[in-house]
Amino acid sequence: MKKMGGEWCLEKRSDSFRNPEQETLLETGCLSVIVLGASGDLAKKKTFPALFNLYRQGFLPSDEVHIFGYARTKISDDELRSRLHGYLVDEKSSSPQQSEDLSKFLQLIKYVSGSYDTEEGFKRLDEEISQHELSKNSNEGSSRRLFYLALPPSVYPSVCRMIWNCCMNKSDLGGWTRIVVEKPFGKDLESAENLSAQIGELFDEPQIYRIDHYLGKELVQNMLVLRFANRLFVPLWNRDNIDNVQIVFREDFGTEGRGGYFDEYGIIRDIIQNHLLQVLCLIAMEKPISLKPEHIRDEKVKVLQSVLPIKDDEVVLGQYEGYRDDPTVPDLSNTPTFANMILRIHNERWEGVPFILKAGKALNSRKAEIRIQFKDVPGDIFKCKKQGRNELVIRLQPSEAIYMKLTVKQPGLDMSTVQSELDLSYGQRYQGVTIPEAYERLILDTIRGDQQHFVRRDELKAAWEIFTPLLHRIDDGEMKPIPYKSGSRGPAEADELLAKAGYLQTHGYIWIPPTL
Ligand SMILES: NC(=O)C1=CN([C@@H]2O[C@H](COP(=O)(O)OP(=O)(O)OC[C@H]3O[C@@H](n4cnc5c(N)ncnc54)[C@H](OP(=O)(O)O)[C@@H]3O)[C@@H](O)[C@H]2O)C=CC1
Ligand SMILES: O=C1O[C@H](COP(=O)(O)O)[C@@H](O)[C@H](O)[C@H]1O
Repeated sequence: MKKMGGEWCLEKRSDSFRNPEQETLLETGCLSVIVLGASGDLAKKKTFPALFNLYRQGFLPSDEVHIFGYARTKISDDELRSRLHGYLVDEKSSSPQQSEDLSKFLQLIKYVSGSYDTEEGFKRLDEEISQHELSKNSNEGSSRRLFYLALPPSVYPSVCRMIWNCCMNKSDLGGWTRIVVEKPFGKDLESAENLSAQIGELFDEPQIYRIDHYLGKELVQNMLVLRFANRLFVPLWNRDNIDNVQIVFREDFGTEGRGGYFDEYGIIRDIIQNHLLQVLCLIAMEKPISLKPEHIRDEKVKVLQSVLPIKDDEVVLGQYEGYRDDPTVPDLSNTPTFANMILRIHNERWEGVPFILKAGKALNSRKAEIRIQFKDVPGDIFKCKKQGRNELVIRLQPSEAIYMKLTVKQPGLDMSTVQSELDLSYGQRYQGVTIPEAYERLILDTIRGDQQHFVRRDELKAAWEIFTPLLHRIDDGEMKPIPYKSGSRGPAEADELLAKAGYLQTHGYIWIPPTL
């Protein structure tokens, strides 16, 4: 950042620190992005909007790119385009430039209808893609085919088989075929391993992108930089200085409209086993030997393999009152919509430090954050007036921020202490900088062939190993969720667990994000 004419601007100090190998892999040639499940919720809310944003920024040039929607629903190209329209721009406030971009973008989209388990539809899809590749003179270059499976995981095996049978890239001048698969990837260790084995028979690991959109969030991507590019944190980041770590996800709405899906999975499979665990890895991992995706993912696997079995008395489950009113949720559902648990990492750096993972739906706020609470100062001379511990808070959303709670002298004539903070609030510090959507970043990574922010097969296996015993106990009804009021903080037992884990709340302190 530097100041130019009174404005703070981003100064490009050096080249991107993205995986160095990628710089040599910038590819051109025809690119086909195929969204399977194009009629669905994820496709309209996330996948197509992310593609549109990439298009607007010039990452999907219209002379190279074509986008295909595929699903069973029988609709025309224009019907798909008009279904997507309202999700791509805010019709009330869109500028003439945005409207023009939108109509050009929509013209890049074609729709093919077909089933997920017979070749007929996929052969037609292949013909459409090939026609487009020919029209773009792809035979002069290499053609690239990216299949995004915005589909329920139950159809992944048959869809992968159909892609492999009918739709692989045929260019003999290079190019590639890649598939992006969404979570939940399996329901437990066994089902995930089965799914991995089925897909693994057809595609090699470098072709498979297991997406976890939390890995695309700005402040999650910042974790490695924060930890390994700041001398300040290097010596402090361990059991000698850190008392406890919290990773929290809260939503202030329930499972509206997704009750049927959610009830099969529950909050642990929906949020904790993937999103929060990925964040935990980035906080706890050792420094990788380089930024190459495999070096980073090797370190994440080591953390996961060091997590001890979760103890039942270190888990609190909850279910919000009213959850079962959804007609798609069984009357006697035992599915947790809230969970708080302690994970313990058995290694030299983290022995004895509780990692408290909390996620809940229908709570009193929408927030995702990391709280790293430091130990008390030894030999503290301010005991009688002590205000609180140092805490590093990384607010993933909303209002991205990093702030460090510090004890300082209360300004004034009195000699007393008060809890304050060093605050890096992005909205204030990076005015005018647009933070990209997670999906936007991750789709671009798949096109660039950068797997750093995607989950590797052994990582996934290690993640399921941690949670499967607990999940089976819940599925068997051996552990019951405690009812909590919608709009509350969740069950009171969760706060008791937090206190038991050693988290000390600073009473009277509230962080107020700075206003512009
Ligand atoms: N929605 C979201 O916010 C998020 C979703 N995900 C994941 O993304 C994937 C897609 O999610 P989402 O779009 O919500 O799902 P949808 O239920 O909307 O399904 C997507 C499409 O798949 C087809 N489909 C639905 N059910 C079946 C079925 N039983 N068998 C075959 N095809 C089916 C339908 O298309 P048609 O009938 O036209 O073929 C549907 O339009 C899932 O794995 C989900 O877990 C992950 C994060 C967030
Ligand atoms: O993966 C999922 O994430 C969303 C929350 O995503 P966010 O980016 O808005 O934090 C959650 O609502 C959904 O249940 C889950 O499947």
